[in-house]
Amino acid sequence: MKRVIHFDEDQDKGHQDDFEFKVHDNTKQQKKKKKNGQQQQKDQKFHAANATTVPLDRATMKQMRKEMLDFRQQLPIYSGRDAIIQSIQDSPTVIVMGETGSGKTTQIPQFILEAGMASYNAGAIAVTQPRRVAAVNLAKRVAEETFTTLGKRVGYTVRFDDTSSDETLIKYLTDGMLLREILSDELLLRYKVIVLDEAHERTLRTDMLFGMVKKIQKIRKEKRSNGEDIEELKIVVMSATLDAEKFSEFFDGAKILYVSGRLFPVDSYFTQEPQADYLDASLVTIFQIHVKNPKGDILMFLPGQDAIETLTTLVNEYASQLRPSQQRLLACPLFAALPPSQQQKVFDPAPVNTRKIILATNIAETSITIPGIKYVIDCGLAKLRGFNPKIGVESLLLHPISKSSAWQRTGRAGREAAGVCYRLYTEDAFRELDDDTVPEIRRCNLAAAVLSLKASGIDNVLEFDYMDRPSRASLIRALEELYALGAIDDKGHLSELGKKMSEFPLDPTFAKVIIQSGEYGCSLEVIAIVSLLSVDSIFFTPSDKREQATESRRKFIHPDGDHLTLLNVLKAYWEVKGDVGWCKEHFINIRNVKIALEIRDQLIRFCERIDINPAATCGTDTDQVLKCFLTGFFQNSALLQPDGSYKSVAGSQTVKIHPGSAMFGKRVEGIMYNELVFTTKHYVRSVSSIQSAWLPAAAPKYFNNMKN
Ligand SMILES: Nc1ncnc2c1ncn2[C@@H]1O[C@H](COP(=O)(O)OP(=O)(O)OP(=O)(O)O)[C@@H](O)[C@H]1O
Repeated sequence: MKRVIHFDEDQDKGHQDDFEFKVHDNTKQQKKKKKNGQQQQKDQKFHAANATTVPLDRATMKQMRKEMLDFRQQLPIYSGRDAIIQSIQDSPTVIVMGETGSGKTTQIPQFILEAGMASYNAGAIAVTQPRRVAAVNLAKRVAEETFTTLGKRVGYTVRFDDTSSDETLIKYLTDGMLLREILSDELLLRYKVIVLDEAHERTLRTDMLFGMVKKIQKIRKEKRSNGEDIEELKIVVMSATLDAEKFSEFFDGAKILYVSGRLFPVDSYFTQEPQADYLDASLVTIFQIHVKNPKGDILMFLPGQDAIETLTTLVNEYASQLRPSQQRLLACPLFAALPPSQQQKVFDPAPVNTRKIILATNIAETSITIPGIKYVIDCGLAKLRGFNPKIGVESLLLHPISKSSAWQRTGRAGREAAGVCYRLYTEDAFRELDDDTVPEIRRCNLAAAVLSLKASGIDNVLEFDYMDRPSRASLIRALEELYALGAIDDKGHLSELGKKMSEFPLDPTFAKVIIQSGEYGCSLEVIAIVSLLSVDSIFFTPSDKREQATESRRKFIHPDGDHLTLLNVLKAYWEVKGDVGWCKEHFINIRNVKIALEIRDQLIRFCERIDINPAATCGTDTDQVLKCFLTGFFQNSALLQPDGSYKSVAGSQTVKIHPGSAMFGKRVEGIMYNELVFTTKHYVRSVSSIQSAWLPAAAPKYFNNMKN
């Protein structure tokens, strides 16, 4: 290895000292560390025993239960158990702040259940998670800890996958699924306790839930005081940041509980010098760990799928050159667009004599415990969504992470044994980081959120109780967009179409396109294209074979643009039955095509549920497909100008076609695009050719208004 990265140890040892620990004495924890190590081994034995299909005798079961209880009792949160239960019993809302890995997410729901606060009569416990992978794995873990079958007492609900039943008393679910449940159970009567976990992440949906559950709690209280037979709703907000006061203030001065300590220590190291190329620095650090450090898997945080795929290839190349006497290295990617079955693979133990390296986006940043992880490498960057409401431009740009994200990343180690975190930035750079990431509600397009608020009966979205109020401009923009789509009427009330759109698990524009495909008789084509657009890219372009890749792709190009080009690729893929060699030869990203096909299956099932025939096809009349897309994306259309540029119909902005588009360099009467993004310039992507005469029919209300 020629290049070496030098690391310095973290001087302030993370944020542990910044906490004011009240419930638990951290020193006791340190004494227990040794015992914990022994317990850990026992716990692993438990996993192995639990996996067997041979029925276990009573004595073994009793022993396993005892070992599990011992493990639970060593978690830092356990000594605060009584105080936590008491506080939840006494107060309508409680805020729990605690270190990563202290046991908040797995234990508090069990404490509540054990204390008899939730039951079939009183209502269940919902625990929200910003990410599906966390919801699924937490439910699995808690089912294991309670020795119950997943889906019975403990279950989960995530989009397109519901493993819960009427018997479920602890349900882990994504924040989006709880929002969806409000549509059919407006006072969330199914639940006695709502636990809003990872509150510090401030996802758009969790922020919406803050206001909604607060309102629901108030209504239930009023109904109770009017003598109605209705349970009080308890709210528990859990977080690992320092800003507990803000949550407390929002929830009318709710009580704050601080939980001290973590299970095992994690040493953090910073680079001595800033790193110019984070990919190169990541690779060197992986090699350094693999060659020099004792056994233990690695979790590497990267900003996006591209970086993960590049690094996976490089790690695999390196791994293939290892001598037979050396420990093997297995790269496992983890990002949101991967199918759940592949995401789940990162939780499998590494094969014998192999070190697993998980290359993940911030999907792995909070909540999850990945067994075997001893080392974390944090590149210090994340791709963050941004939105400019004035011009309607979305952006996805690389940003330095916040301190709170850095601590979360560090906290993925030290959960089963002591760990190490290598930060690929200097300590000075760390000090410069913002404390928290700007809440999503302040930086993204709010059309979907506003639609969901309206569908939940919150009509005045401008006055909704937001923890951080979004700008008026972005709310107005969202209302205008929904009105133009026909989702709300001129009084701002939800229309029939809007109601249907809100039930669809897609962005409002795509939901509208799919609903309209029934009328245009092209659902088969539209569902396929929407699925293909939902993944990053179905093409791959190796940097050393750019020209070859572009050339081989040419045969799929449809003269009318990217939407029908995608369809051509899928048809060709089906003709060769997804042959791997063919995909390689044509530079098709087979993994992403498979992900798209899974999404397609789910959308087909969804269409069937709302009486849209998913097999309706327009055959060769492909204009129907483009006209149908235009019913959702009419605001994303632009007309050719005499100077050869394209000017957007809404906003008269000059837009440039991205060089990766099939329409790049072409002059046609008009174009429609799915995305207007700012990367290095303002570009439009996923572009197709349209005729200006199609516009009025695609959105009569909108274009009539423009004329007037
Ligand atoms: N799937 C799992 N396999 C093995 N151990 C687990 C698993 N999930 C949790 N644990 C153990 O339980 C401990 C507590 O996990 P839990 O998720 O409840 O902590 P937390 O305080 O919610 O952490 P975070 O804030 O990071 O989500 C972990 O530190 C780990 O030791």
